[in-house]
Amino acid sequence: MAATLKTLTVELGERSYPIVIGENLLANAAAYLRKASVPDKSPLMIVSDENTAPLYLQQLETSLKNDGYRTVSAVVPAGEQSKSLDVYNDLITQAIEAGLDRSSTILALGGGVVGDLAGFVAGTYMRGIRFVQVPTTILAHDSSVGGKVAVNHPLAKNMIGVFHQPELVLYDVDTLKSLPPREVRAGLSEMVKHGLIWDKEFAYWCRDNAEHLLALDAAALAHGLEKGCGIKAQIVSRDERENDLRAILNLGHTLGHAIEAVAGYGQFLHGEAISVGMAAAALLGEERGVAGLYAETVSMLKALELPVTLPEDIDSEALMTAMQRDKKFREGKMVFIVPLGIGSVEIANDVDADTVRTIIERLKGREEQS
Ligand SMILES: NC(=O)c1ccc[n+]([C@@H]2O[C@H](COP(=O)([O-])OP(=O)(O)OC[C@H]3O[C@@H](n4cnc5c(N)ncnc54)[C@H](O)[C@@H]3O)[C@@H](O)[C@H]2O)c1
Ligand SMILES: O=C(O)C(=O)C[C@@H](O)[C@H](O)[C@H](O)COP(=O)(O)O
Ligand SMILES: [Zn+2]
Repeated sequence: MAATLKTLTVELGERSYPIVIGENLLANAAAYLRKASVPDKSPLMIVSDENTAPLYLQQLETSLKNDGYRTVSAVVPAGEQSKSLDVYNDLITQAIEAGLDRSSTILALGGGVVGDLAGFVAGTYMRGIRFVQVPTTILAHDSSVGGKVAVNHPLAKNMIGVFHQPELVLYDVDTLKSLPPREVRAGLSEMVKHGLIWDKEFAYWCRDNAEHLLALDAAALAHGLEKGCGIKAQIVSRDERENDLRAILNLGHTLGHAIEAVAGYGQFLHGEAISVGMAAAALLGEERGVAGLYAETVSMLKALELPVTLPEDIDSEALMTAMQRDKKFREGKMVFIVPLGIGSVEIANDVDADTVRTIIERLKGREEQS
């Protein structure tokens, strides 16, 4: 039997959808798809990657086939490099060859890479078909919610994409048990981010429960994922297309995305790059008058065993150029999400380039800042 721990809702009027978090959900996936009115007359395409497919694809396929769904499966190479136009094109080819039509649904079984990629296929194939997120990483508590789907350009992260909301997020927490430790840590980066931008108590809870989270303690994980998904859902419900408020979910991302692109996709995991970006944002907050912010933020990131420094040899000017390609960059100004304290942030477009350069140098090869 499936054990639903929690069902949350992303409130978007007639496009509202549930986030079901629980145990043993993959084996019962068909029932949740039926509840979400996913049609069964046209083929469904399950997209997964070379790590998730051997672990979980068969379970999902079996549940769907036993309930009368016809499925085809596409498996992409694991890792950030699959968020590319080449892999996107391969998936579109497979969708055409498999006869997917406008009543078809794409299921993204995997982490944020598969979710963003398969979601972008779903959002553009025949100008948009249904999709369902089946996240299998901790990080994907963030990526599976909110409908931002995209692939990368070699010069800038997530540069080619659309907003396309899923019909359902089916989050089987049993899958998280097979995550490598580095991926666990990277996922916790986005979890503590949700606390840092919105909920002081949750940010401190992440720090104080770091040991349990890192050990994949079931109760700690369930709480962290529910809180993280809940915060994300609230923000997306208020500002689906990032006209304003949603930009706060980008804490650490102006620099973080630049790090990913400049270092080469996959060198830094997304969560790792965002952790360094959040350390940078804390330094910015201190520059703007919030005493003690950096030490407090770094204590949280370090408790979760996340990186807070830049490699000394990363090209600072390449980072500056990459930050000017950020999607928040407007009218000649970089935009940073800057903490006002733990649990609250502002969207700032008045940070001058020299301040950013100084912060980059401070983060290079430094373990601690005073
Ligand atoms: N759309 C959004 O709102 C949003 C939000 C945050 C991040 N993202 C994107 O998400 C991506 C990062 O996602 P991610 O960290 O999940 O990376 P990922 O999808 O690459 O997964 C991490 C690694 O873990 C493996 N894996 C996945 N599930 C597993 C499991 N249960 N057991 C064992 N191995 C497993 C994968 O094969 C991969 O090697 C980035 O591209 C980032 O830009 C998007
Ligand atoms: O959902 C959002 O909005 C976010 O910013 C969440 C981020 O964690 C995520 O990495 C997102 O993909 C970044 O979006 P982008 O618009 O900066 O590419
Ligand atoms: Zn992110």
